[in-house]
Amino acid sequence: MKTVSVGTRQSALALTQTQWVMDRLRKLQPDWEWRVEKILTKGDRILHVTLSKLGGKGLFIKEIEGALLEGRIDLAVHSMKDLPAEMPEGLAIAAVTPREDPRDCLISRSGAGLDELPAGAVVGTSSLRRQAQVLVRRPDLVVKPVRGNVETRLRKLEEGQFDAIVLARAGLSRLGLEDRITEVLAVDKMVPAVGQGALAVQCRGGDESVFRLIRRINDPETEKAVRAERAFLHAFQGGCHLPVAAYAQVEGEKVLLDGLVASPDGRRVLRDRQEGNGAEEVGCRLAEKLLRQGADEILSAVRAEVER
Ligand SMILES: NCc1[nH]cc(CCC(=O)O)c1CC(=O)O
Repeated sequence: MKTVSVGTRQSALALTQTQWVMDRLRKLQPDWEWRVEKILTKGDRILHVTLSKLGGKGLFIKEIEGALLEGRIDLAVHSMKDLPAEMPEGLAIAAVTPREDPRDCLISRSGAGLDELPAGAVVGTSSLRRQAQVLVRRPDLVVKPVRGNVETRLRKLEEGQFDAIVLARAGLSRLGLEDRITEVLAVDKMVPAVGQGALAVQCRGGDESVFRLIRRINDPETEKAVRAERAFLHAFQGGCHLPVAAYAQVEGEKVLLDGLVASPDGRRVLRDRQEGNGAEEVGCRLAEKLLRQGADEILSAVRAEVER
């Protein structure tokens, strides 16, 4: 009997996601023995530094990719939005799972939505993308960083450290915490992170039997949407630590991509849309549009600030 080790981060969200993927794969291949291997990543270990200062890219991924390359695990389940654009040689994304609701949501203590929070209310988020878009709409709010997994952030909210926090709906629903949501933020209020709501299943490219099995749970429509979004992000050499957002919808052959680049203080916002048939081409075209409008200037300032 073949034994397959599935690597995952240790958070409740990561474990739930891994279990979901594993259950589907086990049904397709009940003869193999399936086991979970929990891996502690740098991003989980270092909680006292803000994410953008830690350097962002691949923080939750590197150790897991290392374990794959060394053969300690055979596949790994990641939140697509935590996955950097570049992947080590020898690894492959064999499947992208059907996307759940990609939207962000607001959880507030008083029950007030984003437009109703009182001036000066404190919103917790460590994402420059979320920070920028909160401030675009509500420059009178105060954004403060919050770290930790979903449950930790909810606890910090309850303790009164914040009046509201912003989290992905997909994560909350996977954890059965949807009842905590105050307001689901429409995509035009808060453009989601690249890949938000989708999972990536990764393995060694040369591991044919595992690759072929995983491939069977791939969702081609989500894969195409995510390819457009990731091409857009890649054009800025960025990861989830940049104030860059994109959301693609696939309609038949067509991809409709909405993208945003904003300054962290929300004072400058570039937003545009591109459609076409080729996912990567749509992503690159949209990035070129925003670069012509000054995206580079905004992002260079962010990079200088982060490296300071
Ligand atoms: N960066 C942490 C992370 N990675 C993926 C999700 C949510 C689930 C998803 O987007 O698939 C979250 C939590 C959050 O941002 O609220």
